[in-house]
Amino acid sequence: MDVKAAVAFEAGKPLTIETVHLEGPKTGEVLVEIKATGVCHTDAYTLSGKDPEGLFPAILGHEGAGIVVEVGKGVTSLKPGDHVIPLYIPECRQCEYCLSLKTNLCQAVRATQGRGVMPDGTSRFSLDGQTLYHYMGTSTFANYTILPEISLAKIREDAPFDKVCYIGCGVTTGIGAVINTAKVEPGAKVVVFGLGGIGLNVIQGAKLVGADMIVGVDINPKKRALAEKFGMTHFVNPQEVDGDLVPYLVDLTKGGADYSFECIGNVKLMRQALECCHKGWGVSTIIGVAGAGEEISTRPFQLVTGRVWKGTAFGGARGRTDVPKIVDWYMDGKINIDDLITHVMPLEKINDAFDLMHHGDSIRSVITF
Ligand SMILES: NC(=O)C1=CN([C@@H]2O[C@H](COP(=O)(O)OP(=O)(O)OC[C@H]3O[C@@H](n4cnc5c(N)ncnc54)[C@H](O)[C@@H]3O)[C@@H](O)[C@H]2O)C=CC1
Ligand SMILES: N[C@@H](CCC(=O)N[C@@H](CSC=O)C(=O)NCC(=O)O)C(=O)O
Ligand SMILES: [Zn+2]
Ligand SMILES: [Zn+2]
Repeated sequence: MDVKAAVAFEAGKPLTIETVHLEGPKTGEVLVEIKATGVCHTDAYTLSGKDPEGLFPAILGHEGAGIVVEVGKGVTSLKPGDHVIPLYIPECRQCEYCLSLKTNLCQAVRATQGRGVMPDGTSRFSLDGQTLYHYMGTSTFANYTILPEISLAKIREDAPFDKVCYIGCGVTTGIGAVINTAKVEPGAKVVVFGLGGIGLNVIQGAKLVGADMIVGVDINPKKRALAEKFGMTHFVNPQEVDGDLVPYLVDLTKGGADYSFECIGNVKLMRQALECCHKGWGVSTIIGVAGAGEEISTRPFQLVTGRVWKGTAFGGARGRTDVPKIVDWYMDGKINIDDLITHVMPLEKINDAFDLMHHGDSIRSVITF
């Protein structure tokens, strides 16, 4: 079938709207009509050329929501008409990783997903006979896409696509990092580096679990008001701090953060996030994705003296199990998504979403089809 897609032909170039060919679902696959998709910084990261797994030409996008149109042979858990959220980390419930119950990093399709193809090693997308790669197993910058059955979370039908698509990455990553990965407890002092689409959800999660002090660190003062609305108690602009940021944060938190989160993807800030943690117990969680070849460093003494460095992908969430619950939280008014969606636009305007992000003028832009 013909579908409308924003194609990334080359790193560093704007996306182009094209009519591309999409083959039907094969065994174990599902055809989904995408109704809405968020634009996450990770899409910009891959488009920039900094992603070692970045492939071109590709159809990016990984924060979608839509409706099942057709299922391939052997698909049993979904049927046409089901409402779904695509998962860039699937949940097969059978692999060693799923069965370990120690991680959400299901590996059932990870190898082929990283090579931009479906589990059988081929792509469903093409343009004039040229293969277009899938991205993160989701490719939600198209009005129809194909996914493995295990990469879809079935959600309730009354949930609005243009809001819950954000649960496909940013909401779940931020709130999940707090609850599943760091396991922040009531009364904690939390420092959040980066008040964008992920960091504000970390703040939302920290408030939800009852943190006492939530410090937000960002160089963009425009992020302050919304962060305060979501529960930030103190704002720090590193450009206005006299001297080093780390001792400043340690003083502010009276000894260091119980928990810190890096939500930017900057290895220097990852170090600061670790080092502003409390001696003996502070836990720093890396969420931001750093470019190819970049490395983190600190004095080992930081770890010897009890600080812990962690990382999280998709907030540690097991998608098929946890995503429907987070949709319920939204529908029950327990979490706020609406205020974080600052821009809504059609696919034709998708490059504006990247511009808004790069200029620090949006939290989340959502594309509706
Ligand atoms: N681990 C995971 O599963 C996930 C990771 N990510 C990653 O999380 C990061 C954040 O993503 P978004 O929130 O969507 O990005 P965003 O662009 O919305 O937010 C980034 C924020 O960092 C701030 N910032 C930039 N440089 C700074 C500096 N030097 N000091 C202080 N603040 C600074 C910006 O002003 C902005 O508010 C990205 O690296 C993204 O790839 C995103 C989703 C899932
Ligand atoms: N491809 C990159 C790594 C990108 C990355 O870390 N992705 C996160 C999700 S970011 C979402 O917005 C993730 O889930 N990682 C786990 C995984 O298995 O990819 C690289 O190679 O550095
Ligand atoms: Zn994302
Ligand atoms: Zn698995």
